[in-house]
Amino acid sequence: MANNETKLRGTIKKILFPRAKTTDIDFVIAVFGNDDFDVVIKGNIYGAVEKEEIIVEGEWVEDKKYGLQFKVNAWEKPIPSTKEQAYELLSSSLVKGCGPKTARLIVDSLGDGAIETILEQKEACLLPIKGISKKNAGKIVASLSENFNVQNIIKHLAQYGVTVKMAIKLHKEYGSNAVPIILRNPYELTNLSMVGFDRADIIARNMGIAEDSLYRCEAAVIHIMREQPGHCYVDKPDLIRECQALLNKRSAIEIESTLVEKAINNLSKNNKLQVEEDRVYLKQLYQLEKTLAQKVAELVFAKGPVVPRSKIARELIKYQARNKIFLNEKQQETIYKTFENNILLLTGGPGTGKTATIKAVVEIYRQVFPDHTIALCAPTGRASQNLSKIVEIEGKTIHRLLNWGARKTEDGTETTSIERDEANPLEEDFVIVDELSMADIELASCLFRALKTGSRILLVGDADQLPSVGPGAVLRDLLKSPVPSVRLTEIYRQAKNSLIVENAHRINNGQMICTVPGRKDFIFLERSDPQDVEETILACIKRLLEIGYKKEDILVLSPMKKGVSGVLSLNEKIKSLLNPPNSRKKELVVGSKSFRVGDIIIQNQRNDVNKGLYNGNMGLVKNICVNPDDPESREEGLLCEIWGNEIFLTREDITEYDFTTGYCITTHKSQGGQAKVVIAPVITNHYIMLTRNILYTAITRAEEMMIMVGQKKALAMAVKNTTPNLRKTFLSEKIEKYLSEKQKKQLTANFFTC
Ligand SMILES: Nc1ncnc2c1ncn2[C@@H]1O[C@H](COP(=O)(O)OP(=O)(O)OP(=O)(O)O)[C@@H](O)[C@H]1O
Repeated sequence: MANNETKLRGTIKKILFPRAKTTDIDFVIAVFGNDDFDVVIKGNIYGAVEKEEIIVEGEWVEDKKYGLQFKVNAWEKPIPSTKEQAYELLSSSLVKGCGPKTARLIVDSLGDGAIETILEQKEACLLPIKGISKKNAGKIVASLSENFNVQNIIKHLAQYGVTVKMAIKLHKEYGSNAVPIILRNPYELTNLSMVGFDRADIIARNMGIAEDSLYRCEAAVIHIMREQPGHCYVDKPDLIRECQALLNKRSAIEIESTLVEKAINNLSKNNKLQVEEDRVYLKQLYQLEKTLAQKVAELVFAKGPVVPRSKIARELIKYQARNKIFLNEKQQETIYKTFENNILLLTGGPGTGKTATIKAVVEIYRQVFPDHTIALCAPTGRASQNLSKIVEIEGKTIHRLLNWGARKTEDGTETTSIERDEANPLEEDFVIVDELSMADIELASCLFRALKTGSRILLVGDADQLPSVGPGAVLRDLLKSPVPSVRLTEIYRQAKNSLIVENAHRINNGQMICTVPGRKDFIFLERSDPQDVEETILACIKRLLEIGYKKEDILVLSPMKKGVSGVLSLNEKIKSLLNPPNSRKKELVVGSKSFRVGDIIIQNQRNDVNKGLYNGNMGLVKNICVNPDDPESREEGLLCEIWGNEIFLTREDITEYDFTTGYCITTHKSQGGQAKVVIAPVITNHYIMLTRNILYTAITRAEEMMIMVGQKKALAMAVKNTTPNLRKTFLSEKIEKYLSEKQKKQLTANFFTC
């Protein structure tokens, strides 16, 4: 404690700021005191609630407006020692799973030192108490130890800039070791998904970490690797250059390239990076690319049971007669190739008959192998459901097929677990994957790992769609590789009648769109002023609602998040139009986000099979209330309908899964989704994102009507721009390498058997 620092012991009598008495706000002003004195204190008193006794350390300051106040630099919450103090804490909103009744049961059973006993003995001392379930005992222990641990972290690290939210995450990640770990290497903070390199760098500087520290350099390398937009690797010279630029931006000294090289070597020794020739990978991405390449090469190399072509031909004729359809040459080739190979790719633009071909493949496969089982899956729920309507097999997300999700371990920490893998493969003999363009390297790799030996896989997708949001360009790489493939090109009559399909193909061929006066399926509303674009989009929505469309039928897509006609701006404006506030409508504020009953929402992070939550899910807020399944809880959250299921989202869920309002979403996020009407701004302000495949993806989301609003010049720029999305991946080369190794091995084996 510094010389002028004072310690005061007292009770928080009233929190003046913030008014909402949340416990995770970093700055609080409160009336504090005891029977002898009252004083206004201000500073960080994480976790303290009104009526609670704490000890504050700090100094007296003279506020120009409010006079003498006490500035809190550190504080301590004495562990409650009497029965009544323990009851106060246990029945407060800080402790989850424990209402006043349970609190009374606990203090009556454990006595004066109840809190200390729980912190020491954990669930063991609670379980014998009648009326406390195992689940609630876990919650009580977790929230008490979080509370005291987080306070300890704040006490030691807040002075350097560690916030309450960071402390909560640090506690989850490192438990009671958090303080020594961060004091040694503050860049460990970047392992928490909420702390970026820049923030950690400021905290490190406050702690006096040297600018040329290897920890700093390693953190910068990892930061650059993680920030790569969709690439699987970075070229080493580029990485060194980018890293020096990042470090030098905030250094008084020049960071040498040799130090960056040393950091790269260290990280690769510690299994964080993999360097292959001049390609630098994050270790995990390297493993994923390698596994996928090996599995694909195995499938290309292996041949399943040979089915005579004549048998397939007979089944094909029967199928066509039964379904009164004549499959074109490429569609027929797909059927034959499915039976000749263990892996096959089927690609083609909208309306070229991919789904019709899958239907034929499934029916013929069932005739040829009546005992075999088939799995139908896609990267998103929407895509898998669309397919199941036609093929009459239950479509699943790849995540659900693999039973992939977040699981809670015994101590309450979350881990990702994937039930299906080499050790516990899928049972199905034939796996069909639709919308493969959306699968990133991780999803594809995990799916291939889970295929049982001898199974077949048919991969279907439109190679002209945007690549996956996550790293990799799996579909495009597989098309470049030795994997057999068929490309469908014929557009069917029904499709030709649709200006949406026609314009999608025109854009793919580098031509401008065409519109026909009086036709409502494709409309281009020319507006030169970007502000007018937003106004026109809002006017279109109003009109669509007047003519009978529901708000769920309309999807507004923007290529950019920020700026005029970006997702953030449009979301706010459309929300005000479609779901304006009123005194009877409840609202929930979570950080900078706010939700109203009736809002359309979208999930932007993580998949969780247990909760039935998948990245990109959209839903509707039905109510703002406490969790109907947890009557003891007092915290309000969102009761939502997501994909026909009622799901309760706590404040924590909203942050963890990054739920936002979804009146307007990025075109990238819209992949695999469809809506009756799609509206998209096309303006030169979005020039970085004006690309052919962003435009193509937006158009192919529309089922009945596509409305573009903006400038012809911007449209022309997008149609011409074919360069983006060149992703640094080495998948196809690796497949070739593993395949040729297998072929050489076989040749050698054959040679010796001869
Ligand atoms: N060989 C064929 N003869 C006649 N009609 C066909 C044939 N193949 C497909 N179709 C029809 O063409 C339309 C578009 O086909 P389908 O839905 O299979 O295309 P798709 O490539 O899956 O399109 P999208 O990617 O847009 O979903 C459907 O109505 C389908 O029944």
